[in-house]
Amino acid sequence: SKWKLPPGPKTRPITGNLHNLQGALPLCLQNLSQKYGPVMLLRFGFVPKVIITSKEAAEEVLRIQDLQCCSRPKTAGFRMVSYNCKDIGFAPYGEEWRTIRKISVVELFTAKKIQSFTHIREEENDLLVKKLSESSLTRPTVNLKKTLYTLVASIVCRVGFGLNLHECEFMNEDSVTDVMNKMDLVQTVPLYSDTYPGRMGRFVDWISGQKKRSGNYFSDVNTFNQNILDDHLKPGRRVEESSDIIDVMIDMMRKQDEDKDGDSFKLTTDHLRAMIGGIFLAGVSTSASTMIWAMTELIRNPRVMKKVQEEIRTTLGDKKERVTEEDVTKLHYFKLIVKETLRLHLPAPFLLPRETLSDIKIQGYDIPAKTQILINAYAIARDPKYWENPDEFNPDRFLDSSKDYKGLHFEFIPFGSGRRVCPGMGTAITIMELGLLNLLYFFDWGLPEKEEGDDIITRNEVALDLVQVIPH
Ligand code: HEM
Repeated sequence: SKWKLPPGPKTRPITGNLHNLQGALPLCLQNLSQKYGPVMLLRFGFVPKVIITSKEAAEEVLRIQDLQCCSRPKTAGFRMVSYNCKDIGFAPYGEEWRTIRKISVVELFTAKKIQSFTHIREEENDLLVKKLSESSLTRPTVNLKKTLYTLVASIVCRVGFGLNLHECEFMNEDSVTDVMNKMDLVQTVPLYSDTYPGRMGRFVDWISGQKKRSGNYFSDVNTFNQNILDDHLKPGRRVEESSDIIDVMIDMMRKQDEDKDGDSFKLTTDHLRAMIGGIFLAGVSTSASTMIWAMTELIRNPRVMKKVQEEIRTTLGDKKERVTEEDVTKLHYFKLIVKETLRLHLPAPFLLPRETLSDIKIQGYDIPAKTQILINAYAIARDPKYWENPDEFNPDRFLDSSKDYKGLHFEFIPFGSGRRVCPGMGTAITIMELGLLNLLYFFDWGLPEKEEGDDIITRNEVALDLVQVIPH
């Protein structure tokens, strides 16, 4: 054929390359790319996907071919949580995406807005320190995973929806982790229709009960989104003093109803539900899991833990009753901990999936329209071509380096790049830095029972459920 398609492993009838995919997907695709190259074509069942595993090819997709790629989910789970592509992450390019992205940036993510939420982040952290100090008097271990999910969820809910989790009627600290898990499950339940689109796949999903299962998870997520929306729609709600992004969208929706121009894009209640779910989904587990990984790596690497705690306690002195965001600005090595954690443990290892709108060329290969593109940012951030001892947790590598995560160094793109770059980057960094600073300033950390030869990384989830906390 006249097409020069990217190389890839041999396919089998019907299953395509599914037999090549074993173990964790980012790692497995990284291994395959060593044989087939940085632009690789695989078939997941009937669905062809191009996998990108070099910084040059990633730059080409994200910067040069950006206009030709839109971000639309092929999976039923993504479609469900985004109310059929009504959220910022999955809305197709055009007026709809531009409108909701602009609202979110203006209402949540400008530097001025981030600054105006400082008191919320500091108050929630003070509460965290108080609770940990109290609990450490009676119980030396803490469920750090739950603690950090609660911290981030409390901040995101207050900033995003004006909702105080500690006083809320329909939500509390326990149920928030449950909603988070359900959001993850909706997207990860394997559905046959994702690899075998069409009637046959949908029939197998129905007969196997998978469709019902993912629907049940989504029903809980939808209840959460709806409760927050109802709270904002209550008659008599006073928004003059403290309106949030949902109030602003409701206001826009009401005004557009009066607008007679029938052609322009209109916000619907699904956009509101999708915005609520989207902010929660994009904001909470990403930041919380990065903090959990940072603590995991620090506990695994006592040299780094000692170095960073020394910097913090020497710079800030050891008599402080509370630490603030102002204190974060005085630290240098501490910030590299977050950077190195984001390099090694990207919460979104493939960024958001892209789909080509027209036939394009990447690194000289032809990619047909409507092909899904996955950028394996995880593999790129561990490629020995760009990083020395890439699998080692070593924040010192950034000491004399200008590389950062803002989307200009394509070997390090945990927040993506280009026009779909994560708008919550500034918010996420402030949440994670202040949270970690509090944990490291006020407490010393270790594993409760260390079994010989036990590698904490292999039991990350379990290890950080129970971490020993000793007030400093
Ligand atoms: C460690 C924390 C975080 C990481 C690593 C992260 C990473 C990402 C990535 C990789 C994308 C897709 C970018 C692309 O495909 O080019 C994204 C999109 C997004 N993120 Fe984040 N994120 C984090 C925290 C947050 C927070 C705290 C919020 C909001 C409170 C947020 C809101 C969003 C939204 C709304 C999008 C969709 C943007 C669009 O498609 O236009 N993120 N994030």
